[in-house]
Amino acid sequence: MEKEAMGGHVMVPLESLSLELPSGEILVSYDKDISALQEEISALRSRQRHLDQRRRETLDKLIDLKGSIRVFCRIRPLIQTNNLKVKSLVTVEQEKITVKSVGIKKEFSVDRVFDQGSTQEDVFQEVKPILRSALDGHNVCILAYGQTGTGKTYTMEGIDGKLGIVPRAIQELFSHASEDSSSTYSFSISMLEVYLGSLRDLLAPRQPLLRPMECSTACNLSVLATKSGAVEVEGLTDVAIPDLKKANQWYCRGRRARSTSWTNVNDVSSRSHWWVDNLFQPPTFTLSMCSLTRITIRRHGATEELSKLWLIDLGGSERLLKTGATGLTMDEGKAINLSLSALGDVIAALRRKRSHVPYRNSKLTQILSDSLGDGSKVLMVVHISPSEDDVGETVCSLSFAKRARSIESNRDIPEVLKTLKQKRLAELDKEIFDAEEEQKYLNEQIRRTEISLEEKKKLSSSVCQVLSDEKGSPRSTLVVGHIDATESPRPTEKAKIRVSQGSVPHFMSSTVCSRQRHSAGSHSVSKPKLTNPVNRYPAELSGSQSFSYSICKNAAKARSVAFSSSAAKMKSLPVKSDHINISSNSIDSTAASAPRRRESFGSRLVQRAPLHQHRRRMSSLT
Ligand SMILES: Nc1ncnc2c1ncn2[C@@H]1O[C@H](COP(=O)(O)OP(=O)(O)OP(=O)(O)O)[C@@H](O)[C@H]1O
Repeated sequence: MEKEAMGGHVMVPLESLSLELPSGEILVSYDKDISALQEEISALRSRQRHLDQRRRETLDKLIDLKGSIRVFCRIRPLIQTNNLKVKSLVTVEQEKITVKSVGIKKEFSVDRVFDQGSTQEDVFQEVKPILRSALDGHNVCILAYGQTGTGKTYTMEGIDGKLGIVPRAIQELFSHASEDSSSTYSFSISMLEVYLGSLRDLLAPRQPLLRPMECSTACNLSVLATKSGAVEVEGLTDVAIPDLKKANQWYCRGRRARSTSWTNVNDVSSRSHWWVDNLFQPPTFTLSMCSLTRITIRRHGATEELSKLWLIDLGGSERLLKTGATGLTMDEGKAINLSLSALGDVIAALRRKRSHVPYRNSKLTQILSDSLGDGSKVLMVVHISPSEDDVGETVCSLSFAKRARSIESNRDIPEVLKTLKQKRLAELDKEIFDAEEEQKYLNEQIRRTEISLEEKKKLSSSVCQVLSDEKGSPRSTLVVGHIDATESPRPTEKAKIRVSQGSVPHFMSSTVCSRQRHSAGSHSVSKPKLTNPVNRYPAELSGSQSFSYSICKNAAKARSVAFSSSAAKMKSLPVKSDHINISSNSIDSTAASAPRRRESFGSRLVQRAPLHQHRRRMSSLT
């Protein structure tokens, strides 16, 4: 063991277990690298799971502290009609709205007010945490409530260039799913409409002969409760959405299938543009149905979780007298009002923590029965008009919001407690942020380690391939090379070979026979001369943990290489001086003339080889 560099030892920066054969060739086992990388990945994943659990618990605390039923209020900008200046009767603070009109001054508290200048992005930022909750396995319900024409559809669907909550939420779900390497998610979408108190499937296969208003039986879906308490709409189309593009396509299709009828309230409804597009005389007004979009989230992680995200544009809440509706439209109006009043009753029962909650009073509340109560998160965005004309409706809508909001008993708390609460919320926010940042870092680490692992595996299998091609020998996990130190001393000086005595692979340990022979002092291993130097190495070798191509190449001419720590083990190696000469790319031509026997020296091989063959090889060393 005589080599010059580094005090007689050639040091090569290998994580892999490497051994010089008596022929001067180097054996590199990637088994150790591969298992080390696998261990590293599993440790990173375990840390990731732990962090995810912590983040979820913190998010739960945060949402519970904020209130599991939150109520926001959004005020639509004033619309000037007939060039008349319309007076705004609403003044706002961050969590308070004051409605002032002749003989009226009423104050309402909500969790957050979005004034007339607030953007779609402002609203969505407040919605985001609750979406994470849906991804974490909670049922979530986001409802837009308010008088016709106050901006429910604008908030939920949005318009071109100003996307609303639904398309943004879908985008957010896919974006989160692609970033989360600890779990995989699958999503599906359903869309339905509550029409005259019945449910209409908006994604059902098209029936050309059936117009929306004529779907009497086809749209009368029933709601079922499973034994576990989950709710299902029988026969409702549920479409798998593998990607964002497909999700948007289905969502647009559902939107187009929505039905409307006309009243004289909504001259500013989002549906008005349809008439302009179709060059018809615009009708006076529309009355919208209650439309529901359901995203079902399946999270496949350590455990399998299923949750529902409901995104609901509730029908216009105006009083029927004001709508001037008659006939069928009047019936629709009544049905919408019934649904909304049933929703109000459910919320009131939840607020009073009643044992009986009247979910069965409408289809709407039946569908939502597993998404409004315990463990669920609800967000209601109440929409109001700032116009004096609408003061009655505005007060009604805000009263409804007040009822919903007081489900949480700790609403009107003293200032000191409010400050403490704000402080705690900020702390929880920071904890979540930190956990998410660390998760991102871990994701990156895992990604890199997986790439290294793949490289190692490829390398190992390509060498195995060469081994078996050359000799039809069994597969091995060894890379075999040769180091010649004379040509390139520099890299070899820097280089370092690490061989861990305690972790030698199975193939390096002595057999009973060899130990007997060894103890009898009947043999010694002398380093044979190099006969078949190999100076090509698998080009795929790369990365800090690999036996890099350049290092191999530079070191390829080393005549004599030693591993002091491996000397004892070498004695028991079943090695012949001239039998290994392998490159993944080609076989060295200089070695071609010499008789070549390629053997593989993997633990698996030793295990597989018949014992007598093994003994014969061992005896050839003595
Ligand atoms: N915050 C807002 N900023 C700008 N425009 C808005 C805003 N809110 C609503 N609008 C506009 O006001 C009009 C009415 O809004 P929208 O149709 O969304 O009301 P709606 O409550 O959904 O009515 P409906 O009950 O008929 O569905 C639309 O033209 C919409 O673009």
